[in-house]
Amino acid sequence: MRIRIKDGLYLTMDEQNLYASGDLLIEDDRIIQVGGQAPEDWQADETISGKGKLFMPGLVNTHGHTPMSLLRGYADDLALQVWLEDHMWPMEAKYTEQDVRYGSLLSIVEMIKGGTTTFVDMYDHTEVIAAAVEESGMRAVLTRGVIGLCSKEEQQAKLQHAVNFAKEWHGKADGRITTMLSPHAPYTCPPDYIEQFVEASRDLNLPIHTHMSETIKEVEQNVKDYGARPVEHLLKLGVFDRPCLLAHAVHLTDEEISILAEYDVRVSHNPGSNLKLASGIARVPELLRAGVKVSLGTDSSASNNNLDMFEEIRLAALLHKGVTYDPTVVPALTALRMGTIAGAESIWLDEVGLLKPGCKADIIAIDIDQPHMIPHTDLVSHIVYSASQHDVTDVWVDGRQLLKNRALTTLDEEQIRWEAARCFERLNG
Ligand SMILES: N[C@@H](CCSC[C@H]1O[C@@H](n2cnc3c(=O)[nH]cnc32)[C@H](O)[C@@H]1O)C(=O)O
Ligand SMILES: [Zn+2]
Repeated sequence: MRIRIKDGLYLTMDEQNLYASGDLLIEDDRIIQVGGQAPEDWQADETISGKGKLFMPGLVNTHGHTPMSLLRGYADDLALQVWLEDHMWPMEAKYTEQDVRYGSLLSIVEMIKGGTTTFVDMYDHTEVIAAAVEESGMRAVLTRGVIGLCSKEEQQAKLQHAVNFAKEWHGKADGRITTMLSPHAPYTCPPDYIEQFVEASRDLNLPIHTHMSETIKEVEQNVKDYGARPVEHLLKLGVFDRPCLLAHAVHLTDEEISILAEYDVRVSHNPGSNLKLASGIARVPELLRAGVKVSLGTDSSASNNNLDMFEEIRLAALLHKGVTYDPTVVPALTALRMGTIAGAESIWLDEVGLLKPGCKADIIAIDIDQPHMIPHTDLVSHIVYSASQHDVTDVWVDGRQLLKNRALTTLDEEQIRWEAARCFERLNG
């Protein structure tokens, strides 16, 4: 299948050539040309007008729990531990596979419509989520999150499930699905159990993804229980000897930042969720200065409460200026990199996150003929400071169009919305 986008404007995220214009050519799952004219003998199966649109790489959401969209607005304005233990976990314990399926699909519908083409998902019933991803055409890094506050037998069963899932689904769905291993957090997994994940991660040659240092309380408890702050604790357990992606990493000392940089640990910054749960504000400028790869995640719709990556990009650009009184920290292009190319790099995907010949055709189109996009002074600035997920008109993943003029091509949105609402009614009943 050959697709030609004609007369488009391209924001490549390749800093050597940030913008291009003219034709963008896609052959099967890959971009083969960005800008200029198509070769004369190049025949397209489909030609699309790019007029009035900006094309850019699809957004990469590096942390979330898709099935939790069923709990959107269910328990707001609470601190993390209360929210988790008294509200989320009891509801999640009631989840059936049907709930996981429709919660996940609801999130996927929202993400496709909002320009996200790749997402990281930590949850259980991961086979159900993988099937939804496969069906939707999206790209995802899936991981069976494991809470180890249970008997040794249950711990082993969960670890085994995580390992089997990771092994079976890595590289599936035409390579659109990859996997990781996830002890949920240092406060929900005992040290010896975390070490078993490290071993499994080595055996399978897969990365580790975990929550870390989201709240001050968690850090203090870690010191009490294990005599070390979370970074030192995970370092001792061997977690950072493996490729590792941390969600949150809000509360860090200078020394901890140096360790993360030294071990090339990646951080998924979730500003919306951190604000809503009053967890604090991550030290992103310092992390970036130290050379840590920082990407962006929404976390779940139960703590956000949407999956709009444009919001996270804007928050990343605004928040750190506000708290440092320095308008030069996290400039617009840096924030946009965090939501695209740095996101892809953070999850070990080297063929997405930018528009370049040879890269995967994960592309979104944005309507730049709206009042809030005029004049076309600086489109990076507009995407970061003015756009929202509602400006996305078209989406391709792996060369396949998943959103066409704001309509989904692979999923039945109306049915999914209806089923998801019914699932919540039953859970809440
Ligand atoms: N139910 C599984 C674990 C699922 S992993 C995903 C878990 O992450 C939890 N979660 C969602 N958001 C956050 C967050 O911000 N911090 C910590 N945990 C979270 C969520 O409630 C869910 O239980 C088991 O029994 O082992
Ligand atoms: Zn989370």
